[in-house]
Amino acid sequence: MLKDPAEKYRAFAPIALSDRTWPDKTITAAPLWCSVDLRDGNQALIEPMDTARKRRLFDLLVKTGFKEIEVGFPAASQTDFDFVRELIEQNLIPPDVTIQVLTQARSELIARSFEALRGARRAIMHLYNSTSTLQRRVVFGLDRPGIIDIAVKGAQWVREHAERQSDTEWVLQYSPESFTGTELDFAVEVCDAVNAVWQPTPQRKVILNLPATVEMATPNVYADQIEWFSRHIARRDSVILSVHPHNDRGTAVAAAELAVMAGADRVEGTLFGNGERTGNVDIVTLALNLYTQGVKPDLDFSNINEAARCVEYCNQLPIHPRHPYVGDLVFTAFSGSHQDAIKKGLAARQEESLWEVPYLPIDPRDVGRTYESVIRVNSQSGKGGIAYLLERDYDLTMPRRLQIEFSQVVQAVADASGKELSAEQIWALFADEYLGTQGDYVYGSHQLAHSRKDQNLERLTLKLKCRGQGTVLHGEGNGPIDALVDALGLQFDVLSYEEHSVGSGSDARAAAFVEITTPGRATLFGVGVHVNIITASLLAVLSAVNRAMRRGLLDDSIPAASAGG
Ligand SMILES: CC(=O)SCCNC(=O)CCNC(=O)[C@H](O)C(C)(C)COP(=O)(O)OP(=O)(O)OC[C@H]1O[C@@H](n2cnc3c(N)ncnc32)[C@H](O)[C@@H]1OP(=O)(O)O
Ligand SMILES: CC(C)C(=O)C(=O)O
Ligand SMILES: [Mg+2]
Repeated sequence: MLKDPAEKYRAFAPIALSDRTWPDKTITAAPLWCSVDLRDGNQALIEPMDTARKRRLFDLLVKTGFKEIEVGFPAASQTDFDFVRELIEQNLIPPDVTIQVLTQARSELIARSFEALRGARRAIMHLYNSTSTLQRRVVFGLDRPGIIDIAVKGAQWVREHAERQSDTEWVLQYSPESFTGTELDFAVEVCDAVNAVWQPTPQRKVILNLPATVEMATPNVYADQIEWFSRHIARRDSVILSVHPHNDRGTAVAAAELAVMAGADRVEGTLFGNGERTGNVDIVTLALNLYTQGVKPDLDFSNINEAARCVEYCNQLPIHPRHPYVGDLVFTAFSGSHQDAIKKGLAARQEESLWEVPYLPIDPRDVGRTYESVIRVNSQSGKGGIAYLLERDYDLTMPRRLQIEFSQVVQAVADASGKELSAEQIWALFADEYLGTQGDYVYGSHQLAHSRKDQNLERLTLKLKCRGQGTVLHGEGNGPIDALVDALGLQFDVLSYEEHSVGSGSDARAAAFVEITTPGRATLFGVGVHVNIITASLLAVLSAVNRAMRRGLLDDSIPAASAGG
């Protein structure tokens, strides 16, 4: 019988480091970044990059500000070899950028890797061999001394080639691959053995790179491993301690951050986290996480969309719409309370103040995104988002109670369709509900004059269509709205009136909002938009009356044309 899956796996062991210091550390500066997109990312692709794609990604990495870029595994493929040659021969590597290549600890592969780098001004030769208990047993069939022997022989070959190719400034890097599955004392022993060959000094440091080749434990365990290693490695002042997290448990970003707190000086990763299996650590997220804490990341993602499209093209893999900082949906709020809070947060913000907008940990403009997609409306949305869109795209600021009323109209449509509604569709719903020319009362024209009885009263003459019949109504009141209520002779009161201008210059119009209450104490709004403010207010009253009629809230006995005068 098959074992219960839960019995198939072994728990990870905690690290004995009771005096760990990393939990009290904060990150105050960016680590050194090394992009491994063109090697680790590339080796994980369904279709590895051709030279044109590699070149495009290399240019992006340089533009973004990477100073160390692993450009390939030249001993493994002709494409990688040729690409390295192209970079060197065509002088495409900026003076402040160092390229890096990876090689196994095998003499012919090391020789070929040095050949690929011939003529480079400065380069990082990255040597690796696996050191974990599991790989020692099942892949290499070797004990600890056997593995140290592979590493030391590799280090010697690298040293000899480097000495022979002395016109290049060499930086040497060693990775005990599968470090997270390696006993810590053994990882230190192997790295010390490599360093004994390379003889680093504080002026000529080596890079010791400790990969979470497979992420096997919680990030705090990785941090403990890094701190333990950092305390026990000899010649620490001659070592750049580098980490290389993979994301098997989905916590590579956290692991990298804690590792930096634990003493890592350098992080290897990829843009948006492409890489073997679940990926390498995402350097974009790491960098922008720093940014949102007020730490300069030393990488430029001010046009994150451009970076994303380039990476998608080169990797031929899509970026998830919810990927941190870059996904198509990450500056978008669908739910009502979020939309409401964002709207208020944006309104309360002053340009020079700290970024404090609810639900938006970063200002979208900092990564070249805009507010435009911040608010979207579907059946989970509330009045805030709807009001925001009409204000943003149609310059219409609704009174708060109208927002509540209209959101029910939108909600009903969104619920029925189950789809997102665009600002245009919301405006069409608004126009249909409030500005429509359908209804019992359709405005034609009006005239206002002082009442003959009382100079303080206004006398309104209104031409309109009542249920398709042209008619003229007369009424008097202390303003046009009052006079219209009088002229209509219906059982309602005006509760509130607001107006504001829409647009500016010759296109300016007035928007009038009238809230009425009917005999059954129902309240509802009417809206009028017109170049003339008085016409707008009359339209608003008629809009409210028509809506009340449609709902059966007003007695529909239409008054006869008044002959008053
Ligand atoms: C965690 C990582 O990302 S490590 C990087 C992995 N990336 C890649 O492998 C991509 C490119 N690699 C390749 O194309 C090929 O592996 C090559 C061309 C480099 C080598 O291919 P091959 O010579 O066929 O060997 P293969 O990769 O199968 O390696 C297996 C042999 O190398 C040995 N080996 C594996 N890694 C190493 C290493 N780092 N150092 C020394 N020997 C190694 C194995 O023990 C095995 O030896 P055996 O044949 O005696 O059993
Ligand atoms: C070669 C090493 C650094 C690697 O990619 C890994 O272990 O994940
Ligand atoms: Mg890797």
